[in-house]
Amino acid sequence: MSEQTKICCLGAGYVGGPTMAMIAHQCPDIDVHVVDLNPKRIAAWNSEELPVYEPGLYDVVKQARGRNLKFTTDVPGAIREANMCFISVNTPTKTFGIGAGRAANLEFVEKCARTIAEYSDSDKVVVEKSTLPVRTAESVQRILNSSSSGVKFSVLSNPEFLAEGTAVDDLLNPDRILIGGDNDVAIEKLADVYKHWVPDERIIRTNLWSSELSKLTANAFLAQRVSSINAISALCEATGADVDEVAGAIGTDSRIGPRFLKASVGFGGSCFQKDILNLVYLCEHFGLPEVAQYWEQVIVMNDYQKRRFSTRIVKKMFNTVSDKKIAIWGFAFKKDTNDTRESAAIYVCRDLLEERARITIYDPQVSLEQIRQDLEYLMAGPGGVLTEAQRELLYNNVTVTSSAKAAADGAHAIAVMTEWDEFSDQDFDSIYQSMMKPAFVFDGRNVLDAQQLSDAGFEIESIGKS
Ligand SMILES: NC(=O)C1=CN([C@@H]2O[C@H](COP(=O)(O)OP(=O)(O)OC[C@H]3O[C@@H](n4cnc5c(N)ncnc54)[C@H](O)[C@@H]3O)[C@@H](O)[C@H]2O)C=CC1
Ligand SMILES: O=C(O)[C@H]1O[C@H](OP(=O)(O)OP(=O)(O)OC[C@H]2O[C@@H](n3ccc(=O)[nH]c3=O)[C@H](O)[C@@H]2O)[C@H](O)[C@@H](O)[C@@H]1O
Repeated sequence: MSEQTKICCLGAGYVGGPTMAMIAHQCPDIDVHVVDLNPKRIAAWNSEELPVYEPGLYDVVKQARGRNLKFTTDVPGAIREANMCFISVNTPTKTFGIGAGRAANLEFVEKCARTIAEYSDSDKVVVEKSTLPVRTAESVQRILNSSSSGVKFSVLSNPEFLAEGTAVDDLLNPDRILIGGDNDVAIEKLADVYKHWVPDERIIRTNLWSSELSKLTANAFLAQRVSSINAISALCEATGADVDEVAGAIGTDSRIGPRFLKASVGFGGSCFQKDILNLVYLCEHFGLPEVAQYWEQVIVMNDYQKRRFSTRIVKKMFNTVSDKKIAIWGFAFKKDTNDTRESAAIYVCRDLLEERARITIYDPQVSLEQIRQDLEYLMAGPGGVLTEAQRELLYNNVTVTSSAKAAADGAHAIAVMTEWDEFSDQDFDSIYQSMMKPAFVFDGRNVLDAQQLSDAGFEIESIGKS
């Protein structure tokens, strides 16, 4: 009889936490230990206030935690007990040295491989869950093989495709599970875990490099759709076409499909930009500059869209927002998450602060500390140090409120940055009364009823509508 699978996952972040919670939830016979170097994160996973806000996640965690799901900082202990180790640590864009601003920083992944090698005293399947450049498995395998313990390691690639805000549904009902590897026994051992709830026909087996590259490619294609429709939104504004109507019309073509065609202030999130930059870097590395430039345009267009939005605010408000109060509705990079990484809101707030606006931010899930940290990081730039003037702007011109209405009170404009459901559900007559006139609304998500707002007296500007 084959040995019972016991899992250890290194990295208890947005992917490691929810993914392992779902495996433990669906596989009561498998022990799952999730470890992290950050004791605060582990403490939060063991509390009622999880570090990741995701609809439905708490119930999944609660049912498995204490049964077969454990969050711990005991890295050596969890590795020793396991026969399958997932690496689910962050792989941010490098900010220094060779490939700075493009290549993925693989420092944390390499450290995980070294830690697994150091503490393993029995054979293990090592699963890359993090998103990695193609051929990383080769380096991971070499590091593991350099251990003198005689332990055998089989490296698999098993990228994650969940989207934040819908992680529980995505994990419960994935379009596919992708497993790349060259050891069939190891591949089937991992497939058996997923087969507890995912039909076998949705489990795709490929070679290692196809699997690693498919993850980068999937994110590049998704981001490309958003940049494509955002490019068209600029043309719609110039011509009188309506981007939602255009998206609706082209989305009915079954070859194009309706999803991921929502024009917006620009995509955010920790991965789209990072993964495309990584793809661009790989193409350059392999001597394919035309391919690199092709994909880089997706990022160029996204930067343009964010900048275009803040410029439009300034232009429409009589070319100055200096000392004007602007309510920012939403700071997370999309609804139903507390994640702000690369959120378009950070860039737009930076631009408005540089124009000396006073901004009042409301987001139902993002804290004042997080907002300050994000703005400080972006405004300080590569040197990491704020000038005195920037510090003053951050501390005097940024306020965080506890409701959308409070943010709009006395404001000259509202800018919708995240599509939280509650924003379309406001008492706009009363909000209009409380604002300076003319009262502007810049809907960066096209979630508000433009006719209703216009009837209430607002000057409304939507994406891709003139
Ligand atoms: N956030 C998302 O929705 C998705 C992310 N991914 C990929 O998954 C990977 C992880 O992303 P996130 O979970 O968002 O990152 P994250 O930053 O939320 O979590 C990573 C965690 O790893 C921990 N860590 C770092 N080094 C460690 C070590 N040596 N031992 C133990 N723990 C360590 C960190 O303390 C952190 O808590 C990335 O490669 C990302 O591209 C893939 C699909 C979706
Ligand atoms: O590798 C990852 O991290 C993940 O990246 C994305 O997931 P995520 O970034 O969580 O969320 P998305 O729903 O993809 O949205 C990304 C950004 O694009 C924006 N977006 C998305 C769709 C759309 O039509 N328009 C649009 O502006 C969203 O508002 C958000 O800012 C992918 O959808 C996941 O499959 C992938 O696993």
